Amino acid sequence: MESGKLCVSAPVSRDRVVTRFPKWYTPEACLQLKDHWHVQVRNACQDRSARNVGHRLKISKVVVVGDLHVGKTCLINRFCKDVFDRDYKATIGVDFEIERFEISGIPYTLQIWDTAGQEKFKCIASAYYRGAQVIITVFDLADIRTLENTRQWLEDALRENEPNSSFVFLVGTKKDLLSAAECERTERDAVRLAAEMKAEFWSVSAKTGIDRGSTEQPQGRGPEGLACC
Ligand SMILES: Nc1nc2c(ncn2[C@@H]2O[C@H](COP(=O)(O)OP(=O)(O)OP(=O)(O)O)[C@@H](O)[C@H]2O)c(=O)[nH]1
Repeated sequence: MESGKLCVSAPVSRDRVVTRFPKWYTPEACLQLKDHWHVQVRNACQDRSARNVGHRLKISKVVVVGDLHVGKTCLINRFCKDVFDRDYKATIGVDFEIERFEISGIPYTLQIWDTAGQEKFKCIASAYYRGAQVIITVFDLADIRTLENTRQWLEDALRENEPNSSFVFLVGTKKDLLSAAECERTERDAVRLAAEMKAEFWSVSAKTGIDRGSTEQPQGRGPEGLACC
């Protein structure tokens, strides 16, 4: 069979067609402004003919790590299914979701690995860290100890990958549980840690979601336009 003649993939849903990027939380941590975007991605975005070689960019592996109960599964469920479940069901080992996008005309697939935070599953989960283009370290904004622990989670995930091969995100969850003042204090600590980690920081609530269309949030107050939370 001739390649290129058969279109097997379903169309990307409308809310997964990205033509506009979210505003950054801090310019220092903003991926779009970095000089070192992966060269393949940068070239593909600049070169319209790259649309025909989109298959080479097809899958990015994302691993989501962090302490137990911080909200990793809920974050992924909000992102992928736009739902929130208040009942806690511990992840056993790992789980994964596939999400298809079109970004500036380029087809793009995310393979999102949800890992267990419980110590007893750590060796199962860590077997899936290898080959991660994106590492998302998650903490609970209402439990500051989980922020400190993200250092160790990141170190473990980076150890399984080539140096400088992964984009790193630091995500604080459960924003709905904090007052504005408490949230601001924790976010300040998180921004400092994100700078150390060379990570992009987001502060979110999987429970409430966000006002997707809002442009009212001043910089540093929330992830406007983040497709998930
Ligand atoms: N209020 C609030 N609760 C949340 C939020 N996100 C998660 N939760 C709750 O926190 C608990 C843990 O959420 P999970 O997503 O299962 O946590 P996890 O990090 O995947 O846990 P493990 O699988 O054990 O690693 C659940 O009871 C959720 O309902 C949030 O944004 N706001």
